[in-house]
Amino acid sequence: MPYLSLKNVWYTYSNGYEAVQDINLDFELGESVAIIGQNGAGKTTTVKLMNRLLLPTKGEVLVDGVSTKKATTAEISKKVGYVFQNPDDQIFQDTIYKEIAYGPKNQKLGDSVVKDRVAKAAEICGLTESLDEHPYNLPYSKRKFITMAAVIAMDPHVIILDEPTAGQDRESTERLGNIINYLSDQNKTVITITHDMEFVVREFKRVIVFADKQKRRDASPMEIFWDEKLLEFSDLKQPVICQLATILGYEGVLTIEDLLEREKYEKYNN
Ligand SMILES: Nc1ncnc2c1ncn2[C@@H]1O[C@H](COP(=O)(O)OP(=O)(O)OP(=O)(O)O)[C@@H](O)[C@H]1O
Repeated sequence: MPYLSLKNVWYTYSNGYEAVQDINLDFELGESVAIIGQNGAGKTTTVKLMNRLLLPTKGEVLVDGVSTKKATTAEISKKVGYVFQNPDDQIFQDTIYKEIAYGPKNQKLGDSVVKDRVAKAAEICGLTESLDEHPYNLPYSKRKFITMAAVIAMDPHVIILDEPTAGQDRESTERLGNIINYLSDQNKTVITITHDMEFVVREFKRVIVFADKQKRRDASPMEIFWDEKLLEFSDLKQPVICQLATILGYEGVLTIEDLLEREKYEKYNN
């Protein structure tokens, strides 16, 4: 049985706007999955349905076999953690330590466990030296890591990252990749919304495409980024390396290594 399932899920906001239609998705423990799609396609609405920030208007979301309609937010947040798109929607404590410790403390864990959780989460997120600082002493891009650490410290099975790559430099994007790998090694399910297609190719084996309120495809990066019709329909761009391969007359290329291999092959055979 999948750990997290969305079954024929629809969601309409209170102003009557229908944001997602008939979403079906299954996630196993240990999977890392990217969700991509244009602004307004329904990605954030969908992930908020996964941790009970929203309840489906129609259909059902099952976490560990239990419908989010039958569980409390506290029960679900132990299992599914959501890192907000905007860290300032999440941060509310006056030191980074307190911000990260809040979740584990709320779970009534002992002091030493809380300390260990904070230390580990801070280390992974590059915050060890900043624990006594006020969160707003760090720039926006770094505040995103504070909110990630706060969710990681709660040790949920599923961690949702909503646009963690937005505004991050190369070093921080690499750190993000390391965080995702670390979480996968811990058998966590990581679901990441991103607009960075290069990041998707580097870090994920499964990609879900949203367009116009619906899931349009759920497949490998190779299948997604060489599906011209899908990309056009969803208003998405191929990663730069695929665009370069197209100019050179190749298909089925995703990485620089693929491209070099293809070039070598062509030279050898001509
Ligand atoms: N609270 C709300 N009330 C009414 N409509 C909303 C609300 N929140 C989002 N919407 C609308 O629902 C649609 C889907 O929004 P959603 O944030 O899920 O899209 P998204 O794919 O995550 O986009 P982005 O990449 O811009 O974050 C958008 O048209 C948005 O304006």
